[in-house]
Amino acid sequence: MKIIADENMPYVDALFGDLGEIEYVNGRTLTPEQVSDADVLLVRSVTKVNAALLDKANKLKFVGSATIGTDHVEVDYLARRGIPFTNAPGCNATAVGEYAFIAMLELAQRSGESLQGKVVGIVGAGNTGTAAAKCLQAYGLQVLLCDPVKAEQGDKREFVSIDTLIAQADIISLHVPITKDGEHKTWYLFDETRLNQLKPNTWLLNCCRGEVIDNRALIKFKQQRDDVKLVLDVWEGEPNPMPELVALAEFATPHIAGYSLEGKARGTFMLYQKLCAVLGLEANKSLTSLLPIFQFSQISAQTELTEAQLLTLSRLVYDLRDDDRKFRGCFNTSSGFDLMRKQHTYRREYNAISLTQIQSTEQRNGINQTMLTALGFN
Ligand SMILES: NC(=O)C1=CN([C@@H]2O[C@H](COP(=O)(O)OP(=O)(O)OC[C@H]3O[C@@H](n4cnc5c(N)ncnc54)[C@H](O)[C@@H]3O)[C@@H](O)[C@H]2O)C=CC1
Ligand SMILES: O=C(O)C(=O)[C@H](O)COP(=O)(O)O
Repeated sequence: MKIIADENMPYVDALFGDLGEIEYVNGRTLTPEQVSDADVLLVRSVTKVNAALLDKANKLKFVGSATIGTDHVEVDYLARRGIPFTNAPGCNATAVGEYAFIAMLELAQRSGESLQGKVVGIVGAGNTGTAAAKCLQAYGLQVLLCDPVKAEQGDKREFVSIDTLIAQADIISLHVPITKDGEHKTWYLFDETRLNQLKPNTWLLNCCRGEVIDNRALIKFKQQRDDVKLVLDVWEGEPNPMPELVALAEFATPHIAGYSLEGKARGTFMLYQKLCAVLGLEANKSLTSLLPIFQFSQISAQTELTEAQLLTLSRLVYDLRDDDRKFRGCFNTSSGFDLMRKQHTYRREYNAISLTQIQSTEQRNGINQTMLTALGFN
């Protein structure tokens, strides 16, 4: 069996090595010829999976995308051809949630403010939005959720309209899929009009898809509104973001909000499980055995933590400042954006750290073990 896999998908050898011969490809430049004799195709978000790519792939039995988003895949086309397809919903939700939370801690420290007391609006209350909300609520913040689709589906959580969210939130974090049609389409959800409605000093984070914000309008807006702070992980025109916009963002990264080792491993593992099911085989490999040991896996804290100390702890699993610095140095070079993504193999999730021995001899109203466990630490 011939398995074609994106070269940036980790753990493919370990999980798929027994199932067939693996050929690694550059997902962005993949051609119909390269996939013409494939039995299995494993992609990431940069590969357009459509008739143009697959019409000659007559042996294809399975397509898997180790992503939450499916905007790069023509699912109807695969269904018409009877080719089983799976994505990996939820695989990187914790990573995106923690990215957003850590970015907010970083912004708070950089602006000399406390994150405590802020109201955070989450647009899109699915896997990643809910994971971000979980961290924020664990930290005691008020969270407003906007998700008209979930509301219509009968989700029992409390939702607000996008206008209410914009009017009330100090921080807005975007977690929607990119959709171009329908009542709730998200393409340019934040256009010039919406941007102009942002309250003074709003922090705006985009960890979903670049086109959810009109990037040109955002440049114009930000040039007049220095009070607004931006954290941008996704961009219109990837892998070539607009340099003016990168310069205007407080933190800028190359679409890696979901790139914890745990999230990547979960993504590949979900495809492995699904392919085994399609082939009628037992999925007998284990996910945890894939992950390397983390050098800070055991930490003892002697007192409750301050917000600054929580940020120090967070930087052990993910130092956003490093990625921001690297990104500014490489995004404008040929392949810089993609190379940084390819080499991104160092980030962990909070649950990689076991925190022990928090001994509160006095009540300091700081960050205690209960809060840290709710944030995701072991
Ligand atoms: N930067 C990165 O590395 C990553 C980016 N993503 C992107 O984030 C998107 C969201 O991921 P998940 O949360 O896992 O997807 P999800 O499908 O679990 O949740 C998306 C939510 O957005 C809601 N929604 C749709 N239209 C909306 C609108 N107009 N207003 C408010 N809510 C709306 C949906 O009802 C759904 O609940 C993905 O589709 C993908 O494009 C996902 C993972 C990693
Ligand atoms: O899951 C998604 O959707 C994403 O955006 C991915 O995290 C993006 O990662 P790649 O698939 O491009 O590696």
